[in-house]
Amino acid sequence: RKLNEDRRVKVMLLGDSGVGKTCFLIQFKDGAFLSGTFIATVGIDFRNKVVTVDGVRVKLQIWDTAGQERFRSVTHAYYRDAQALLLLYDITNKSSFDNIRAWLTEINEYAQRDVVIMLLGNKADVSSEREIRSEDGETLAREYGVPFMETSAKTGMNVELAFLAIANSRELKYRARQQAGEPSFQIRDYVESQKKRSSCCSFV
Ligand SMILES: Nc1nc2c(ncn2[C@@H]2O[C@H](COP(=O)(O)OP(=O)(O)OP(=O)(O)O)[C@@H](O)[C@H]2O)c(=O)[nH]1
Repeated sequence: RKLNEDRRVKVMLLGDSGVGKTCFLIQFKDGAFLSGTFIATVGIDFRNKVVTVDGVRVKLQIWDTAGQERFRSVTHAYYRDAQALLLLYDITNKSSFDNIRAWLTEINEYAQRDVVIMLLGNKADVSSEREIRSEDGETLAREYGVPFMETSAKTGMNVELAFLAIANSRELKYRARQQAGEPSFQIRDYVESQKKRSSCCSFV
């Protein structure tokens, strides 16, 4: 396998309207934060960014979805292609946190079975209006067996880290290797080859 061979990962940003998905993506892509104006995403939008992990270029194709209910049927169609999901809530908005379970139910229904999920508590810079404690995010994440971080699309805290964690994830690396056609360990083939080598017919 060539050292700088590309790997592609489709990542989707999910969560209620206003939790900061678009800002999160802009912060990662351009290192900028546009404060004040809130322009709700209509339908779906995407941007690419290449990161390097262990000398391998990983092309992240990031889909920014609309959090508003009326666009759900549009975004459902894209779940199937996503290999990773960043699921955001807003630490200053309790209902966005309470809705995480509903989001996970949707994910369970529409996404690939082996999709990589990370839970993110965004707007961690606004500590004065915090409604959800960091421990509550951790507890929920543990319940579903997904990693968790608090982030800020405004200051950039943990934004790059979240995407790098996805690009680095062992599950996705393993799948990329398999897709590249590297032989994987097949227990059945192994047993068959051992049978052939053995002169004794009682090999189990
Ligand atoms: N203080 C602070 N404000 C944020 C942060 N992230 C987003 N915002 C603000 O929250 C509002 C909503 O941000 P968006 O990124 O547009 O939200 P969204 O999740 O993409 O919303 P939809 O497109 O409707 O799904 C904007 O006014 C942002 O300026 C953050 O980390 N900290």
